[in-house]
Amino acid sequence: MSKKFYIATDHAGYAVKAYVKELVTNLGHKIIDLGPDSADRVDYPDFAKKCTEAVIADQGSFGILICGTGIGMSIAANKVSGIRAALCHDHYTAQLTRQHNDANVLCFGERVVGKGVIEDIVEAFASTEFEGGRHATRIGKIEAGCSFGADLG
Ligand SMILES: O=C(CO)[C@H](O)[C@H](O)[C@H](O)COP(=O)(O)O
Repeated sequence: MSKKFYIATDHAGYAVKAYVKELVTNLGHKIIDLGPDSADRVDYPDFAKKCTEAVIADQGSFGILICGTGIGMSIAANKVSGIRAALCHDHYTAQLTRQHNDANVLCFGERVVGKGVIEDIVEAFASTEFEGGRHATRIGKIEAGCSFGADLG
């Protein structure tokens, strides 16, 4: 099934963006580039916001966020209600975050993973479906607000 992806980076993820867009397109999916348009230094929260807002507004779509490590992007993206952003390092984490976490945003670091691993990550994320069941219960708890510690008095 063809899926829709929104992609954004900061300057530290810019160089690999064209490669990722090509990968997603070759897998038969649609990808929309939300910037930036150059490798000039930018702040990753601005582009995490752009991408996550697009994903929330477009039900069933996915996001791809790339910065130097993927960490800044994932922290920023997970501040947005309804976003489950996963920082992935390999095929296994990308596959499992779709199966178990129903992640709707994929994050990784251009300074951390090479093109071969990126191909693996993108393919696994794009082709894996959420398993539901016990995992849906857990996602429900996340969406309800985990409030860890709130019951401890
Ligand atoms: O947020 C990050 C660190 O987890 C990202 O890797 C950023 O891309 C990085 O901080 C950018 O660093 P720079 O020194 O401004 O290039």
